[in-house]
Amino acid sequence: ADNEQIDSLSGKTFDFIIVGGGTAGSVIANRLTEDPRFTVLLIEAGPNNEGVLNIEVPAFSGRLTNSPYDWNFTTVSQVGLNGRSLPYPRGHVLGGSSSINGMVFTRGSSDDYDRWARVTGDNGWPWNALRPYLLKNEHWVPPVDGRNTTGEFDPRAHGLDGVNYVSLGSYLGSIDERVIQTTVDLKNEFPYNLDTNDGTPLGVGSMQSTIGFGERSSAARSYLASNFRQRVNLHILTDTTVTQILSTGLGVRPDFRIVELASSVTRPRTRFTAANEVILSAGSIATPQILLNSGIGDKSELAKVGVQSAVHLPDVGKNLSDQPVTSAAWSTNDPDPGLQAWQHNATILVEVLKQWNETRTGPLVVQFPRQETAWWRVPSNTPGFKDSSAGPKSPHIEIALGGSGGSVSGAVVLVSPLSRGSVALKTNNPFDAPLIDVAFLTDENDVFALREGIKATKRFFGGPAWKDLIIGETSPGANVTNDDELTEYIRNSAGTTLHAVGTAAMSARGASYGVVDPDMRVKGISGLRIVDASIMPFVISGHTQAGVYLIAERGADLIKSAWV
Ligand SMILES: Cc1cc2nc3c(=O)[nH]c(=O)nc-3n(C[C@H](O)[C@H](O)[C@H](O)COP(=O)(O)OP(=O)(O)OC[C@H]3O[C@@H](n4cnc5c(N)ncnc54)[C@H](O)[C@@H]3O)c2cc1C
Repeated sequence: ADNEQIDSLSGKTFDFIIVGGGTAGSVIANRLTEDPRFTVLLIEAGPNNEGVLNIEVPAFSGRLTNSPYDWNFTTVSQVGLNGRSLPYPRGHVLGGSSSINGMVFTRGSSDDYDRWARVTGDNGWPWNALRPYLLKNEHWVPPVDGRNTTGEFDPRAHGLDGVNYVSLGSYLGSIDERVIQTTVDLKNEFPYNLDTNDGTPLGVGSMQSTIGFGERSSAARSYLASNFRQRVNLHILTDTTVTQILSTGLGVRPDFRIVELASSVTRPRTRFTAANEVILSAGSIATPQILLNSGIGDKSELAKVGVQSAVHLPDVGKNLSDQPVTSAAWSTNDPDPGLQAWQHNATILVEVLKQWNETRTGPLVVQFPRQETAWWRVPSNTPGFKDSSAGPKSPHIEIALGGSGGSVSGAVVLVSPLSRGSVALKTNNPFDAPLIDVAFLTDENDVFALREGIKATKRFFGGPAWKDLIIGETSPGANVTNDDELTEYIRNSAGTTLHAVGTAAMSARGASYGVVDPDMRVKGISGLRIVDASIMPFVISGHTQAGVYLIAERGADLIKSAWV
């Protein structure tokens, strides 16, 4: 059940305790409690997600950042961004970041997972081995506009009866036909790709999203739907922060199965012990933070903030990998705001919200209208460029194509970055925000890739299909004429796609680096596993939630098979 209280649970024992009721934590809670023999306590720092309109309405997702459902983090000053700091939202609510994210659903390329398998020496991670989990996760449903979607996706790439709804966007975007025409006109560089989620994303294909029947499908709304919450062996504590994990002192290896928690900084701390395992699913920022607060990390760095070392594991919080985004945009002679009109007109908003409430149709059922994305590689013969991708099927760059209300644009994302940042403790108070350094564009190769991505975007919108629509380039703009100026534009404009991974990375069993083994157990420790985005050794070449769902579905199977 949800909405349980610390006091009423005290004295109880649980087979498993899951820290963080986010994207991965919701999956683990669901799958473990399928077995009635297991009792599970799921602990989430944020509130319950139920009844929050801004979470349910896909088009309102922008209202969730800088809200009570967001941790409201900020990065440290970024040297690669001319000293700017970036807001760094993370979901602070049941469902975690899947409750506040942009719902874009991309799996990356098969190369991405095959590389994980290679670096971890584990035959459970290749793309082909993960297919059962892809099918268990996804419940593909039609978009609500009722159109015939033949030719917009490949059914063989999708799960038809999994847990989480995924669909194509609804309603024709204002630039949709011109994008498709460009895949014909410029087919060598930008070919049409029937389904960019089948492991081979390169080219231009339709965007797919975690939206079903006009509503956001978050991990909390799918894996923790009310029929699952009612299970008697599942206990959910919301509004409760885990402060550290402690060793039981039993066994030969450090045995971390005691979870310390509190409902707020001023409330007393309580402890629960897991009979089998603690599963850390607090995400790429909080998972390393909790490990460090527990004394699991680099011994000398912990000493500097007054945390006593329990296990010297120097890579905790290192290897942070995120995907920076810049853009190119043009003004057009079509001022029609199309589906976005409600954003600027309160009367229209009232109408479209009424429509959404009554029928789950209309402009509010999408975050983006039916829209296409280009996945692009810097050509292999480009002098001075080092291939940073997982392999030849993998993009370096995503160009998210958009247009409405007088402009067309490409959001240019570096999906295969080389720069690496970190998460570190600022103080030894677990309620203080950690130091987040995404270290964007500290590797020159990343700047190179983004420059080439902007040039590719210019070639895309330079195609014949755009001639009668585009008036002129608004960014980078006419005064950006050479590579140095383009570099400055990128450093001054780049933001984050919020795809942090890697801060508790997997490595091969016995490797001298990394944080978890390929079965997601923390190295050198018993009783503690990590299942969330932080274990990705390399970021997938796409938006990260689909990869997290695969990790969580596989993680649940590994845990079950270890304890039956
Ligand atoms: C604003 C935003 C937009 C995004 N857009 C997209 C997108 O469109 N497509 C996409 O694929 N990806 C997107 N992402 C990224 C994607 O959502 C994440 O990669 C993914 O959801 C991470 O899953 P996770 O399980 O690792 O962590 P999370 O889902 O973040 O879950 C971690 C959970 O742990 C909880 N927690 C943290 N600390 C504690 C503690 N001390 N005690 C108890 N609980 C704690 C958190 O409150 C949270 O609920 C976006 C992310 C954000 C923030």
